[in-house]
Amino acid sequence: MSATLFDRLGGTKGISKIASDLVDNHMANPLISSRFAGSDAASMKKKAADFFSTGSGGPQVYDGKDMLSAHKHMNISDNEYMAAVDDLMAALSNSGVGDAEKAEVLYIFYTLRPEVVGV
Ligand code: HEM
Repeated sequence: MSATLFDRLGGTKGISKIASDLVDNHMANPLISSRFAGSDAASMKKKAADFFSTGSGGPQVYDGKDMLSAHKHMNISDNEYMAAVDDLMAALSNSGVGDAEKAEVLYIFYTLRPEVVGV
């Protein structure tokens, strides 16, 4: 059997770095940083790591909001969504994640777009 996406992203340690870099990238991205002005970075990093783990077949359980509830009434634009995806791809590249795994992660995030953009 082939390794789970969780394993191929580097397991708990690899995912924790990807999640941390992703939040750092959001906080530094002028297109979306204002959205996170009142956010606690440590808490966001933990939620992001659990979200990645649960979504990729890992042991950590994401117990946060579903994506529609988390983004409802924010009226997030397509430009903001693309900026967040760019941050995601940069975080994956920074950890040396391969193209096949990047494509899998990108697809998962793309399927969530209707629950995030314009809701
Ligand atoms: C497919 C893309 C996205 C995914 C998978 C995603 C995932 C998440 C998750 C897991 C949470 C935590 C929910 C909770 O607190 O229980 C969250 C919160 C949040 N998201 Fe997203 N998100 C996406 C796109 C975006 C975009 C494009 C923006 C705006 C630019 C955004 C802004 C926020 C904000 C402001 C929060 C609350 C942060 C806080 O806890 O203070 N998200 N998102």
